[in-house]
Amino acid sequence: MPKYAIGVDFGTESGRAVLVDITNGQEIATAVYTYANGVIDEVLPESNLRLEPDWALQDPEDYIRVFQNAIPAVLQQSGVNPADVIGIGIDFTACTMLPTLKDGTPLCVLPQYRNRPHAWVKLWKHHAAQPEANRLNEIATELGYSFLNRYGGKISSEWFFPKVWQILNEDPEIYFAAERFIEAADWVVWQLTGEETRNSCTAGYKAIWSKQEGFPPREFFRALDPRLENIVDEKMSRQIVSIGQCAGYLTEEAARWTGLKPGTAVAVANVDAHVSVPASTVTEEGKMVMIMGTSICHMVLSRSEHFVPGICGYVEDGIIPGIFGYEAGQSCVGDHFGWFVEQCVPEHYQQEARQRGVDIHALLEEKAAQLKPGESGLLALDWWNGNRSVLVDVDLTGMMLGMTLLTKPEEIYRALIEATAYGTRVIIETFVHHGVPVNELIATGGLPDRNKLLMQIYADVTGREIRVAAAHQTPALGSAMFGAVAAGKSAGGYDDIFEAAKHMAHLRDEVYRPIPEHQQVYDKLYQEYLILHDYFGRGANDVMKRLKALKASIRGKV
Ligand SMILES: Nc1ncnc2c1ncn2[C@@H]1O[C@H](COP(=O)(O)OP(=O)(O)O)[C@@H](O)[C@H]1O
Ligand SMILES: O=C(CO)[C@H](O)[C@H](O)COP(=O)(O)O
Repeated sequence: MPKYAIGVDFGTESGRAVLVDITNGQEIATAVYTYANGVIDEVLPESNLRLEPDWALQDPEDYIRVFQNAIPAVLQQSGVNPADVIGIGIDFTACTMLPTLKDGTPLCVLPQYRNRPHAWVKLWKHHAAQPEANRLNEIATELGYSFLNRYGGKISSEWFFPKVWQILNEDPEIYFAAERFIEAADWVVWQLTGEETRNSCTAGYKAIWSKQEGFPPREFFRALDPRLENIVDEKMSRQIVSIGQCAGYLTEEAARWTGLKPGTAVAVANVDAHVSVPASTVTEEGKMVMIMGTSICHMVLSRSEHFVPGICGYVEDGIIPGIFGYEAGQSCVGDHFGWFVEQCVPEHYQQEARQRGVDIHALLEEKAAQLKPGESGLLALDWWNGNRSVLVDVDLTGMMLGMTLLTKPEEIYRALIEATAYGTRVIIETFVHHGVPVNELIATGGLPDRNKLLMQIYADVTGREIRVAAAHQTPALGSAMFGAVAAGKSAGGYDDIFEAAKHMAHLRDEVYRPIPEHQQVYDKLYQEYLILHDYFGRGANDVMKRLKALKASIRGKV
């Protein structure tokens, strides 16, 4: 009798359940539930209280509704007997976190805290804790804490402790009412199993935890604010469970929500980008998985520990148990092309796309593919949304050099693609230079399906072959794989993620190979890119920051 696992991928706007055949990883049924309250970034539901800029909240009840809607839907679509679903895994955006009582009740569902923004879930892209992140980095540097080295030199405002500290600073009553602070990833697993667990992936990448050193010492938290001294012992947990473990079993209540059997195994929580690595067949060092969409997450495994400046971080057991998982990223990739087609393409191009019944991206791709590398004379810096790796600077902005009166939209479109490819090459070379080998690239996410020219340019610019993961819902497949591992071999699943990846993860036949003539030109253009990258990005000329400051001051005066 075939056995199945369900992976649930909690994204920014929606949650997606995928039911997968354990023998081969085939996706049998998919269902999406769009969060009723979506991203809460303007007003709080019900009270209509206006939020400050840079806030991004969510409603935890939306996550439960994903279980209640998407899982029954995949069971119904597939006709699979719930008794044959042996495991569930989940992945989440991160750091997405919330304050709760000790039984897991979110503070925002309590009537007395319903109109208090800090009681709600803070989504990964809540950026209002930047002052706390800056202060945390200053204090850690002043006091010489070496953990900064694990995070490329800086802790981001998106992460756990800046967010907790913002709650304490701005609404201490919520801070003190919170008996637990927890990643939403771990919270949903808690709702399924009735047991609180904390996973090594979010603890490591987002909450400054390491397998060797644990959390930073109490003195560090006291130096931030004496009231934070015992945060870990009082409101978190030092018991961190490695990904790949079973978190517990489905409760009667969660079984009623989902239509699954009570007692179904539930995997320890995971993160969307990280869970995509084994789902793209990668469980060993030497291969980089690029999750390519709005942004790119660059994930690499290594058997040894290396400090790599400017990356997001590395964590032992963070992606695959027993191995160091490294993460870097570009915060704006598909977004560049989205911006360009929305803001800069002339009407006669739009008209041509409409007449031919093709998407405007496809039209620009077709025209840009006629150009030879270097032919446009253009070179861009891909910083339309700052630079995540390796400069870690949100105040950098975009630039296009070499335009003339003859410059065409497809030339700019191609130059933007090339710029993001140079950005990826900088990341790869930084890894290699610091001892983390990157011999092969595997792509997944929305872009490999959408733009072949882009994939070829990435192969040409990086000088590496690129393979593409077979799955269309790679994070959900990865979560289902961990679900199969949580169930274990005796229940029809797998003993470990290595076995699960062998059977359930696949690559397509499609391979993008560097074209030597293109490589030669791109090598020259990359050298030019590096000059601009360092000149504008490493302090020789801070004109981008001065312009940004001027803009802010002028806008402030209006
Ligand atoms: N044909 C295309 N070529 C390049 N970029 C595209 C194309 N179509 C859409 N995009 C961009 O891809 C991004 C969406 O990628 P996707 O992987 O679906 O999303 P996400 O990263 O949010 O999961 C958007 O930023 C969009 O502008
Ligand atoms: O920080 C991250 C992983 O560490 C992700 O960028 C975040 O989880 C959101 O990703 P996406 O928009 O692709 O779902």
